[in-house]
Amino acid sequence: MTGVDQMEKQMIRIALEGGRPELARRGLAAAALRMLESGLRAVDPGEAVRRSVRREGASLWVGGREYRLEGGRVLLLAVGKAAGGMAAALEEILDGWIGGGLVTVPAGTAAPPLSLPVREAGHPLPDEASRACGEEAARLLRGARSGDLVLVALSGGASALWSLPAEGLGLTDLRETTRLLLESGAAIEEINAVRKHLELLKGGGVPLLAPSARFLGLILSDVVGDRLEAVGSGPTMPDPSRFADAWRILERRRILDRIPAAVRARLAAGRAGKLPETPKAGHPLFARGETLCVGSAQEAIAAILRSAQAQGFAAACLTSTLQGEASQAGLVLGNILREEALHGRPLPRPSALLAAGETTVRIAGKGRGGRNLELALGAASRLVGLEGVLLASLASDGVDGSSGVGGAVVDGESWKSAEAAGLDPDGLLAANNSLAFFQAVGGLLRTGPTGTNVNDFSLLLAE
Ligand SMILES: Nc1ncnc2c1ncn2[C@@H]1O[C@H](COP(=O)(O)OP(=O)(O)O)[C@@H](O)[C@H]1O
Ligand SMILES: O=C(O)[C@@H](CO)OP(=O)(O)O
Repeated sequence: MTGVDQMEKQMIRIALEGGRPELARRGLAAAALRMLESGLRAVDPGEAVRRSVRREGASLWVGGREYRLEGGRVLLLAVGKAAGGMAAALEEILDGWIGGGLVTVPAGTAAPPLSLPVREAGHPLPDEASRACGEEAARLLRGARSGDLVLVALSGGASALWSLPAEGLGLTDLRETTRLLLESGAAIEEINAVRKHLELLKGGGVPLLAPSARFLGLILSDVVGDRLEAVGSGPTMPDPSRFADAWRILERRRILDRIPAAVRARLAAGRAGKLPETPKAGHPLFARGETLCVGSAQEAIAAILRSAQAQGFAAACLTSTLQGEASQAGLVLGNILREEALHGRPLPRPSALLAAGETTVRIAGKGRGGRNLELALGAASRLVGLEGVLLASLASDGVDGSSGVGGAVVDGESWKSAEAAGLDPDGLLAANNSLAFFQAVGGLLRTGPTGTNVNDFSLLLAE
């Protein structure tokens, strides 16, 4: 394979689909896709690992620190939506030094050819395969001895892909708790604070299960603010949350009385001090290793802005910490784009404004959709009647909620075309059926699973 073929193969393409061909033909949509594709390329997981890790003979150099490889085994546990790419880079860098391990990706994610076993497991809800992978990872960790080096290549999605229920809990308890949390509008730190108190591999589980081995966590971050203890529920990190926090989160999100009785009983016992807490910062376990971030949305943001500028747009990032209810965030972004179209503020046109982060959706209906689709639909009403504007919102992992697509674009005609087709856009939002809106008016963004995972990107373009 030539270098060019290789690049083509790695190139993630975003396809614009749907019922309005004039949208696809417009230059603005093509420009937006180029910007977003640049962003995704900048967070290629293999490249992220190669930027941070190098080997010289029997030494692995990471973040200015040397890890000697002889005198023990190297175990590689790669888990998350970007596990395939991260593991491939590490296998190449370590070239024969890896003595065992496991790679776990979400079902349906293509992984590159690897020497280590690759397993697929359930996401966003853990399944039997997640439990089998969690058990296998725990078996490998419990077998690790002093002198061994445990490498954990972690990316978002890991929480569901590895499941090892604490004593007294079953997989069904974890699935039901996760489902209620995901539908409650809770942020990922909240969801993971609960999961860390129900499962053994989360919240510092790696050094707990392999207390005498050295460990090194390499993280591709998909959490807002890059709080590493939240990514994949922090298997190599001290846990700042306590049983009492997990309890309060379930209360605040109004699901405490609906979670399985066994989960409630465990959290109640933990809160009463009858169960050991997860290990906290300063615990001696963490002296045997370190965890560092090899990539995050920040690299993608820089690449999107560079691509916008190269295409002649004035470009700025509005925020890299967008959170809150998706359709409300969309409404605000729609207002900002309206200001651009009407008054050329805050940037002179042609302009590209970017908001990155992770919104949430409080699920009340039974429709199909995702955060990015709801954000775009939320913006559409504020764009009505404007020409030369476009808002594109994309999940960097290529899968937006239950929609089966990666995101969507809206312009000044989307809302009206939906109404002309007899749809009620507000009703669709209320039913969490944003997919139906875009199936009718067009503008779906399809990538398939991208093999990487940082945040969501909402891009506002004005000609
Ligand atoms: N019909 C829907 N409309 C909007 N959002 C949805 C819908 N169904 C699920 N979601 C949201 O999708 C999220 C899970 O989707 P996913 O893209 O897998 O998240 P992540 O990328 O964070 O892993 C859930 O938090 C849920 O709130
Ligand atoms: O695994 C997880 O805990 C989260 C955050 O890292 O990822 P995702 O939202 O993709 O499931």
